[in-house]
Amino acid sequence: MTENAQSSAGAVSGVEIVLDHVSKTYPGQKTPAVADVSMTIPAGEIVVFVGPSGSGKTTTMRMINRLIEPTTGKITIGGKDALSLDANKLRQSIGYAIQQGGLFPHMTVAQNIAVVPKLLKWDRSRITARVTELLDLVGLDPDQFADRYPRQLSGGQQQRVGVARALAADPPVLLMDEPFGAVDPITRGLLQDELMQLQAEMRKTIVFVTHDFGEAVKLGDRIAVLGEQSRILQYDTPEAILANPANDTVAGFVGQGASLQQLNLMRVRDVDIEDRPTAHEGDSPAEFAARIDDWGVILDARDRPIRWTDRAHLDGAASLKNVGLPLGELVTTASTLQDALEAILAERNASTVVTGPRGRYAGVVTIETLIDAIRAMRDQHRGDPPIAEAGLVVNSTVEPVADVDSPSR
Ligand SMILES: Nc1ncnc2c1ncn2[C@@H]1O[C@H](COP(=O)(O)OP(=O)(O)OP(=O)(O)O)[C@@H](O)[C@H]1O
Repeated sequence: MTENAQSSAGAVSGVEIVLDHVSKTYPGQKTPAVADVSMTIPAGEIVVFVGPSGSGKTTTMRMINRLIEPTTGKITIGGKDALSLDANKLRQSIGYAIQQGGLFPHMTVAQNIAVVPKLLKWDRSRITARVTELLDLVGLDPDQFADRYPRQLSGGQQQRVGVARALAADPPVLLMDEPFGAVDPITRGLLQDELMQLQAEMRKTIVFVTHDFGEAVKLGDRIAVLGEQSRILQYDTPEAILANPANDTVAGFVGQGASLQQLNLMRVRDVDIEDRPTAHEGDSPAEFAARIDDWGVILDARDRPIRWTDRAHLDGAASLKNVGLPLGELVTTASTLQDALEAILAERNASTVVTGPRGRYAGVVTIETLIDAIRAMRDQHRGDPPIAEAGLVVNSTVEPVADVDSPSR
């Protein structure tokens, strides 16, 4: 996460996780699936495990909540020895989200979210209030979604419910195993943005597994590139890994998109977000027109942007209810500059509207701002060795890692 993001962030609620010489050999296997992994996952950070299929990412992650018991080694969570705790209690204190949400099909959305609070014997009114709060937090209208069944939701909505369920009892640690692996790239980008947005407030410790290096760069405060048997090939910030891959195998993961990944490192909140006049649908069109130079944004009752409008649209309008035009693709303050650039290009506009927590209007980012940021980034990296010299180009000696970039298994 950038310095800027840190300064606008909430207090850390996560705790440190330490893996100390942890190994796992599955019954009947001769070689370990995970061999002697030691790493410290700092409190309040997102650490992404990335590596080829079968490298042991899931096994390593599941040993943290003891869905898989380590064969040897020690794990501490917030200073407590995880292996000496009651495994059920431990799991209730760790959020867990998986691909496609992993929802129980016979339970409603509300019942799915309430699973852990119920196990913890919260009273009914507290559970109902928490379910409503969480649905709101993950961008689903509680009135509309609480009583639906998972099959009545889109893939992206299921993933959101999966995240809400993982957050239900406000655990300090979240384990996320390819939680956005089964949705289309646009929804995936949105879900990633929302997770970043949530994390800026929550500052939990999140361990995130993915095959997708771009996703790792976008989400990770740190990335652990894992090789066979979960051997840690490199464990560092995305910036450091992009600039200096530890060896050819890591360079293979980073791939040829390395220079473009730089755009994935900067966030919309790191650049100048400009303001535009705003009004709610119940406000006076004439009064709004008087405040508009170029164009303005109409907000709904929850301050979420719904349409844009200029003075010509407002001329003679009786109300702001139906005037203006839809906004098209929006970005959030947590979106990357790459996302913002894509949104602007997709809409063929000179700017795109930015939303903050819970989809509230935050301002606009313009193409000029993006171009300035890209120039500054280029100037900053002018002294760096060319990409090829830095070893960022996949060369023929690198083992093929065919599925590393595929969005799902
Ligand atoms: N229950 C099991 N019994 C035996 N071997 C297993 C079991 N689960 C996983 N393995 C093996 O352990 C190794 C690591 O698997 P794991 O699922 O942790 O890898 P991964 O990196 O998460 O892979 P993917 O990205 O494909 O999910 C693989 O060789 C796998 O076949």
